[in-house]
Amino acid sequence: MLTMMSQIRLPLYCCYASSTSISETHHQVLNGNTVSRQEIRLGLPSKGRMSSDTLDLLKDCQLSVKQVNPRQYVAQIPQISNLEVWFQRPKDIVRKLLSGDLDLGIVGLDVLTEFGQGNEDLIVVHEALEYGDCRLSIAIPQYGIFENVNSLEELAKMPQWTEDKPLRVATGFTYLGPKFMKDNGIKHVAFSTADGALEAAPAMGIADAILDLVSSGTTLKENNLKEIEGGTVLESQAALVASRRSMIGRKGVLETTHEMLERLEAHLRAMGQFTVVANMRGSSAEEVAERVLSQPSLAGLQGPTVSPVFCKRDGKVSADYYAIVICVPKKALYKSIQQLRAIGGSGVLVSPLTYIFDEETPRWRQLLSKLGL
Ligand SMILES: Nc1ncnc2c1ncn2[C@@H]1O[C@H](COP(=O)(O)OP(=O)(O)OP(=O)(O)O)[C@@H](O)[C@H]1O
Ligand SMILES: O=P(O)(O)OC[C@H]1O[C@H](OP(=O)(O)OP(=O)(O)O)[C@H](O)[C@@H]1O
Ligand SMILES: [Mg+2]
Repeated sequence: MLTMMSQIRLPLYCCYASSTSISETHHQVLNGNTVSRQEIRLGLPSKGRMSSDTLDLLKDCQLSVKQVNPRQYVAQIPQISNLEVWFQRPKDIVRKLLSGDLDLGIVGLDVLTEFGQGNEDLIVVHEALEYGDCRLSIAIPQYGIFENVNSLEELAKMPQWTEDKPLRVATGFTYLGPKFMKDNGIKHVAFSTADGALEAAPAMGIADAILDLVSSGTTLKENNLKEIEGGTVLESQAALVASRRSMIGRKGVLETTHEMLERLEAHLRAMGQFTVVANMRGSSAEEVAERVLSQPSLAGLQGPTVSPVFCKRDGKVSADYYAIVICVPKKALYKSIQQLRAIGGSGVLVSPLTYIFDEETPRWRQLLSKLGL
């Protein structure tokens, strides 16, 4: 009896994806170096849509990357001593984390999962850097035999796919594609690969379906393709990744990881909030605080800060007004202003927040526990 994997045809390219040697030519392709080094190495995307967003995020965390020329592949972040930045293609960042040539990296979760292949040395330190959002999805034509097919189940049940004539899927994700099909019990699938513009493959007659990244969905629509229910392999966004071996064994890597995590978390948390300052008439700070806390959107981070606004009247110093300071989620700003006004708030000032540093980041605790520390 055939096993499930043997029915999912894996053409020759899979050997290239998972192996470092091409035996027919007797030439060895070796990755990984053991050159001893003192510097800590961070890999950042050298090109593609992730590269400028990555530099922008680091800059917002006061970690500006000093790169003299875009073609220069090594750079520094002066705020962190002993740190070298190396610009690499995302998949090479993952490979070099595994080979020990990088200690830290920023890549999409898609590339991490595809090229990391579940390797336990790769640890996701921050899984949601809030850019590079996309999903890895199966897509099929909107027309022809697929017109009424809207789910993975329906696709799998189509009588067209047999051992001799399997469903042909074009993808750049030659590890995740077969794995997803196997995990979902889908037989009779054959994969082919290309480096880009995969959406053309069905119309060219090269494939029946594709497995590729989708964000706005425009490319699929423009090529008369559609996603199907149950056909999303993973959701992805940019992530900070580190090598377990480096964090445990290389001097300073864990400390650098902590500093980067703290700065990223503090910035990302602040990004979603505004500081709101307002004046409010009242008889005491407690009475004003009570009024503020009676409004659900105004509780602030740990309750409002209330300070008396002193003025001099008839030679006497008194506080008829209080200034309140709260942080509100950006999405709830207008509702918060309405609630402030409803309880007598005036002169409302709204300003952006740069950082919110908590006492301890939960992700740091999770990281230490993953490392068994
Ligand atoms: N359409 C998209 N929208 C948002 N993020 C995307 C999109 N496509 C890819 N990404 C994310 O950006 C990463 C890099 O993709 P990008 O297309 O810029 O580079 P690449 O595919 O490695 O390079 P190239 O396309 O030149 O081969 C992907 O791994 C993914 O995490
Ligand atoms: O849903 P959308 O917003 O339309 O984006 C999806 C497209 O973006 C990526 O391609 P990319 O632009 O990287 O081109 P490539 O195929 O040359 O890598 C991806 O491979 C899709 O083709
Ligand atoms: Mg691309």
